[in-house]
Amino acid sequence: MALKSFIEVHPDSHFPIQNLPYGVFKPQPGSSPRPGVAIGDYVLDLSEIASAALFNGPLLNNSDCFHQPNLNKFVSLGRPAWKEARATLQKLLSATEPTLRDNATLREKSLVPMSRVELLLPVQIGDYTDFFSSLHHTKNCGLIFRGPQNPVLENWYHLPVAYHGRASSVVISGTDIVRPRGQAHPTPGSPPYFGPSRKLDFELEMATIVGPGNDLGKPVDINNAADHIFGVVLMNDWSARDIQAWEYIPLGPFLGKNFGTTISPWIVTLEALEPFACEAPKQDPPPLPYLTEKVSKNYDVSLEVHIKPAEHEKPSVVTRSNLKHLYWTLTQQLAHHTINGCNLRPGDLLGTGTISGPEQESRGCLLELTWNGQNTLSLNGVDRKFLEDGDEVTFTGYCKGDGYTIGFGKCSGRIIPSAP
Ligand SMILES: O=C(O)/C=C/C(=O)CC(=O)CC(=O)O
Ligand SMILES: [Ca+2]
Ligand SMILES: [Mg+2]
Repeated sequence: MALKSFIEVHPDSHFPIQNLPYGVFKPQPGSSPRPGVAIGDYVLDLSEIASAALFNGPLLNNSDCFHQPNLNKFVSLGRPAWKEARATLQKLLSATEPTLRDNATLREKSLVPMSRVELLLPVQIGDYTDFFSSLHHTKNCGLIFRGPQNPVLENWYHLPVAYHGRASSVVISGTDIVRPRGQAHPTPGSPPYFGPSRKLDFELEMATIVGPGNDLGKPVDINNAADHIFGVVLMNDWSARDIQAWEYIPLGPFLGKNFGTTISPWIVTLEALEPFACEAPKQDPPPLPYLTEKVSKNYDVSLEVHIKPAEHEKPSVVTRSNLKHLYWTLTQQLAHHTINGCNLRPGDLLGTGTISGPEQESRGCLLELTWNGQNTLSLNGVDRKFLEDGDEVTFTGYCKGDGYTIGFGKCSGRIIPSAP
């Protein structure tokens, strides 16, 4: 029989006992941030569970990792500690275990309705990198930005291409995004202009949260890379296409991308995703030995993007994709990032790159969906080429299990007008 919690969880809820994603929250506006896990419509306060001495396994019984304002310390402990925490929490929340179920005082202290809490960034992000790992997205961007001659450059099939993003502007879901201003150069031969971006876009991505890091000069072996991945979140790499197209040669994305990046609040662990592992796409040509894994896997995570214009009550779906379309795997991305000796640190954020699927309806950004504004998308009667002020963009992601759903919650942000 499937594992069940004493807490009522709707079958469509993203947060059954099989999930238990980690986040950081404030139970009340004045209280200090602390780690929690999502269970149904509640957040379980891990600082209270630790104070009650219920993390009683050998690795966590004396740890202060749940008395921290972020999850960096916990994620740095590595897989044995994560497994111990998950076993403790699944037992504590199960329908047959009386410890928490029958202790009204502890329940009152430790279970907070999710509707009441403020969710914060789950980790302090030291560094943020963004990959470029969907072949469909790469082909489409190549056609749009560089033309039909050679849309996918030769290096792409041999290494997971990436750029260093900016950690300071990574924000939690629900944070408004100010339309960036910058230079653009729409007409070749005439001078550039300066102003609010006219081609503001979202990018549908997920991102790895790094667990234990590696020492400077000591690369992570591809076959151990999964031990450095704590879990995964949804990520929106907001992109100003007009600024990007003018500035990016030859050093890559800069001000067209670093004005804001939104992540979802709940980190879904690789343990919870394991039942949804699937074979990664076949790589041809085969990668070099340092990128060749014994088992090459992706995860079957359904993804959706919704846009709600200010004047609409309800959002419209604009794309449906899936993490399983990614060409380079999360573990290949991580191993490649360290192969030159670069050190990753706990809490680092590694974006997957835009996750476009093979169909037109599974394209992961407006640049592709409207072909750089040549076509128009109809959102229930309202036309869009790029994002307008007041638009709210929401990503969701989930895996459908037998009688339960492992979900990522929401990653959303609303565009507000740029400064005058
Ligand atoms: O092809 C380009 O020049 C640029 C592509 C992107 O903007 C994509 C990027 O940020 C990486 C990704 O999300 O896949
Ligand atoms: Ca991106
Ligand atoms: Mg960005």
